[in-house]
Amino acid sequence: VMLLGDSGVGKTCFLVQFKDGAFLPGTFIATVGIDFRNKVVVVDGVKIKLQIWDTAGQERFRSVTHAYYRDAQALLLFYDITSKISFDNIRAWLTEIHEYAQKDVVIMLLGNKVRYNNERVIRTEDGESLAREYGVPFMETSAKTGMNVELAFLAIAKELKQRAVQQPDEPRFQIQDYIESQKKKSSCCSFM
Ligand SMILES: Nc1nc2c(ncn2[C@@H]2O[C@H](COP(=O)(O)OP(=O)(O)OP(=O)(O)O)[C@@H](O)[C@H]2O)c(=O)[nH]1
Repeated sequence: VMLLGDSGVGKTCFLVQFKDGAFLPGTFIATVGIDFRNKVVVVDGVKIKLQIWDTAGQERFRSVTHAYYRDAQALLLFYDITSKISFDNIRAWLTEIHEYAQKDVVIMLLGNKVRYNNERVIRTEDGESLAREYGVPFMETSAKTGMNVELAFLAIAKELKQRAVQQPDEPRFQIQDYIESQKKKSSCCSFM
């Protein structure tokens, strides 16, 4: 799984939150090149090892990260809901993805930094409509609070597992439906 998106959208924090359950506020240290972490998740009783590649968003590292696209089975593409430019750049990221990644790669669009509501400049509907336009699943997340962080990786793991065991006559797994059902579950139980 590769994490992509502009510098500063929160990719490294998202991975640290998933791996260690922590958010370390403070100075922003941009990723140099590329880095990876492994984490095992359990989907329907099956263990799946995710190898997650955290890329540098800065333009000067693009040639390094392009080399890794081809081997990726899934891409988490991030923008920051407080940054219009990071949202506008999503189209350019998708063009790069179509150029360098495998055709059947799983792509998920994520709008990160949700709790920054005062500073929000990209509405949820804008993210949803861009995702619909490109036919990719979408959700908003927070690497700070952990909102939807695990769900993003679980949905990816479930999609990859389903693809591996899919029978031709079976209905296809719908990743966006899964996301919506899991979001409902967590909101219904969060105050219990
Ligand atoms: N409030 C808030 N801040 C966040 C969140 N995620 C990341 N940040 C902050 O955003 C800044 C950038 O986060 P990083 O995770 O380093 O960004 P990145 O996308 O990995 O950046 P590059 O490595 O340059 O590509 C840091 O100062 C984080 O503290 C979030 O969900 N909420």
